[in-house]
Amino acid sequence: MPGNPRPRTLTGTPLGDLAARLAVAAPSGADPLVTGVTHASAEVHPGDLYAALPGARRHGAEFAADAAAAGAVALLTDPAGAELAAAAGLPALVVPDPRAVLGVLASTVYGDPTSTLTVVGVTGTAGKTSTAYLVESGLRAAGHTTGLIGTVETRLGDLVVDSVRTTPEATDLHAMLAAARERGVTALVMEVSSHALAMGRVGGVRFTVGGYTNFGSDHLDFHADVEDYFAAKARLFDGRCDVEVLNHDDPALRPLYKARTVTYSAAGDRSATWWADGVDGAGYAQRFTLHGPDGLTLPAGVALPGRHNVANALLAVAMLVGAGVDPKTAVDGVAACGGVPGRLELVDAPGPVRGVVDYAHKTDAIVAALAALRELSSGRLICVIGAGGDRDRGKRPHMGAAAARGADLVLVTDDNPRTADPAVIRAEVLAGAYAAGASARILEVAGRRAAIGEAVRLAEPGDVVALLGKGHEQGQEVAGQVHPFDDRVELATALRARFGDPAGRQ
Ligand SMILES: CC(=O)N[C@H]1[C@@H](OP(=O)(O)OP(=O)(O)OC[C@H]2O[C@@H](n3ccc(=O)[nH]c3=O)[C@H](O)[C@@H]2O)O[C@H](CO)[C@@H](O)[C@@H]1O[C@H](C)C(=O)N[C@@H](C)C(=O)N[C@H](CCC(=O)O)C(=O)O
Ligand SMILES: Nc1ncnc2c1ncn2[C@@H]1O[C@H](COP(=O)(O)OP(=O)(O)OP(=O)(O)O)[C@@H](O)[C@H]1O
Ligand SMILES: N[C@H](CCC[C@H](N)C(=O)O)C(=O)O
Ligand SMILES: [Mg+2]
Repeated sequence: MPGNPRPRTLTGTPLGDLAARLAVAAPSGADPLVTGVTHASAEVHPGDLYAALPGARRHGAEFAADAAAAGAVALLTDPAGAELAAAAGLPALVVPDPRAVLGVLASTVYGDPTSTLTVVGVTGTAGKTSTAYLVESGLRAAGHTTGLIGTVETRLGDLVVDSVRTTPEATDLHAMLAAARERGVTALVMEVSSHALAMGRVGGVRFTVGGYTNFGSDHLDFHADVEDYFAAKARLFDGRCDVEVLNHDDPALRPLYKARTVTYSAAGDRSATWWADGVDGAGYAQRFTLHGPDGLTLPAGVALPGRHNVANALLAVAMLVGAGVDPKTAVDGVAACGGVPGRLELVDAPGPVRGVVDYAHKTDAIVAALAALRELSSGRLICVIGAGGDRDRGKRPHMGAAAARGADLVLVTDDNPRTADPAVIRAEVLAGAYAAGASARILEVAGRRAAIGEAVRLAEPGDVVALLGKGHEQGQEVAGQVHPFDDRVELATALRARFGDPAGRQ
């Protein structure tokens, strides 16, 4: 059964109108009413237009007959696809680059949901998920009924679904936005990944505000080079956002500045629109003074550790104000955010050793997470880390080096090996860890559960044990199979077994 959320009410758009909207020739003959759109043949609902997209592995047109059998009434495809799909006998809109128009088409079919929704979009190499939760908290404080679409979960008012990816394909995204609107959502915050921008997944979305956390290196398995990665992210700032908010502390973002760009600086640069100083307190109770336009000064705070979360909080406030929230409400709403799943999350194991789970799986994130965790430790900082298989391989040694520089004891283990050889991945992470020349002790432990057990066995009162890389993930993909695995549960269980549980739970 197709699982992606859709609006309950589907009015439908005649195919001829869609052709006119895309300024392409309407197919002669039948003019079916299109009531939904999908790019996946297995997800076709009767009345759908099936977008038969050219892919890295297959051409969607190979599945046009399946789509027709499931009730599709029309196609969108490219010239190669039109030939391949001819036998399916469906009227087709043919364009050179279907992904480039798919968002506008889906938006039209689903009633242009972003014309009446406040939509806040966050991009950047690290901090999208964290910032999205802070923004959502501020939108709630302002009285909005909220939605959130991102890496961890998808919430459309009272409808909660698992997130398959950080940013859904345009077809699914516009259906979700329409479903959110139908359920009374007035403001929605979403993460916008570089894959999404490169592949047109946010086409047709009007953003009230777009924000950019920072630019680092990632996903070079997908993007041709760093320039290509930057160009993908830059697309969010090509005019599709009413307000643009950029991190002034990251010089890489300067080429995107325009006359009306809003900027923020956690480093306290007074030339930014929003800046912070007087950062005080540590751990899960950071306070700072927020400075804004026209001499505005407000006491502010964020209940998350690390200087990077002060930056995320500033971005959240700046975006909220851009979305029409008054600054005091925005500040209070951001401060009220109680935590982000799998991001510097304390595990449920009271005792002399703090256990923390974090999603850092790129170099800059590891540096930021370990700096934050250092402040939580009155003893040593013990870090368990691996790297994903079938993903950007170049980042592995850098991840190892960052762990060796930031922690006292590093256990290099497995993340999601996927179809790659775990021993090879560990060797690449270890090579970077050793090459860093840091004083940290470095161990290799095959198997994540074994590594967590070993980290806890080696811990002493006052230490922090941090598991990096998997955060909120509920499974571990080994040899192409996903096994249930939750770092938070594993670490809490190991800590309780070693140190007991004052609350009496076992
Ligand atoms: C690299 C990438 O993003 N690839 C996306 C791309 O896949 P592809 O080009 O390989 O597609 P393909 O398998 O050749 O198939 C071609 C077309 O035929 C269709 N098809 C195929 C088979 C079939 O039986 N029926 C059918 O309809 C497919 O839906 C597709 O439209 O188009 C597919 C749908 O059109 C996406 O599902 C797929 O995402 C894959 C699964 C993926 O893993 N993406 C990840 C890397 C991703 O997007 N990550 C980002 C960033 C996360 C982060 O920041 O860390 C995210 O936003 O989640
Ligand atoms: N502003 C930031 N700068 C650097 N590191 C950060 C920042 N915010 C969060 N991090 C670190 O990066 C990790 C991932 O953070 P988060 O999930 O918020 O980012 P993301 O951009 O959504 O990541 P992903 O693309 O992996 O989903 C966190 O667990 C934390 O260690
Ligand atoms: N969305 C990211 C998540 C990576 C998380 C990490 N645990 C890994 O498996 O590398 C990706 O698919 O690249
Ligand atoms: Mg994310």
